[in-house]
Amino acid sequence: MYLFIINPRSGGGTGQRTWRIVEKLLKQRLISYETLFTKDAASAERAVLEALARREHWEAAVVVGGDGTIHSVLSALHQTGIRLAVIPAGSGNDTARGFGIPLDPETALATATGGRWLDSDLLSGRDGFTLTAVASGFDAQVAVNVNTSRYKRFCNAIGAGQVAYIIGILHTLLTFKPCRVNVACDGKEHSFETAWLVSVCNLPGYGGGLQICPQAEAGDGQLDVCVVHGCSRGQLLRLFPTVLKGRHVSLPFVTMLRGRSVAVTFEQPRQAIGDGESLGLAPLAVRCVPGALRVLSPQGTAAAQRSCQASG
Ligand SMILES: Nc1ncnc2c1ncn2[C@@H]1O[C@H](COP(=O)(O)OP(=O)(O)OP(=O)(O)O)[C@@H](O)[C@H]1O
Repeated sequence: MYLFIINPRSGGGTGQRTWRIVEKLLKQRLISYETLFTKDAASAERAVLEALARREHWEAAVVVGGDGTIHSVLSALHQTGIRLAVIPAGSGNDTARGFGIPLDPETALATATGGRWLDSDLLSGRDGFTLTAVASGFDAQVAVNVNTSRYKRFCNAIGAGQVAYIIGILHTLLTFKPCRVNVACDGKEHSFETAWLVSVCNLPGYGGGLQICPQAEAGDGQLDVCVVHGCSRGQLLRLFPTVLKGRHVSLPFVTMLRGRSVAVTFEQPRQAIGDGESLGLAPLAVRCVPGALRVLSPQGTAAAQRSCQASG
């Protein structure tokens, strides 16, 4: 039995459309499932725990939604040990990209029911768990500005959601000022005078495919950190295209770190986001919880594949 957790609003309505496709496929293929339509992030954890408690064995909890919807159920899945599967229906879908889960609903469903998984680490902090990355500074401010803007609604209404982020980057560039930050990585202190952003990653990318920490691996028991500091506004703007392929890591104003626990303290109040959702203001203290969540993925390990074959 699969529990489908559906956020119809994700991706500006893609959740609802994707669910219609998936429901048809489930019926055609005689796959047993139950559904849970979640209303908001605040009530999702409890609703998922209640739904999971109704049955002893679940094959997986399958989220039809984006990164924010997945974020809202991480604690429930960690507590119960139920595997996470994803049918991508958000705007960014960085969780799906990071685990190699196809963006097309039919192939994603094949992955959800295919039985290959990998044990992923989670980031644990003051506000609970995050799966992809905790970002603070400039890019978190872009996300906050876009989400509270009038232009986002307008861009979504005309089907140009990505344009809202381009406007958001330009708008934030005009107003944001870099400041001093201290980054403690496994207790070792690093200080940067004029820092734009600090990203702590479990998966390589966020923001719809930006490879901010291209070396990050979900199950390596480590967090990868990217600090952008000491550059001009023009250099920051020119950095964005290089992040698409992860080529920014060799630039002189980019420092990459790695560790199991990371604390980030800015001199000025700075926004933070986890899986694209607001975490309020930094400071941040996050640690890696190794192997905390099973994720159904075509990248599943050989051990997981063998164990599936043995049980199937
Ligand atoms: N479990 C949930 N059920 C309903 N609404 C939720 C849930 N979790 C979060 N939300 C709200 O729905 C919004 C959109 O969901 P989600 O983040 O999944 O999609 P998206 O923002 O379109 O895509 P992505 O995060 O992949 O860019 C979130 O920003 C949040 O406000």
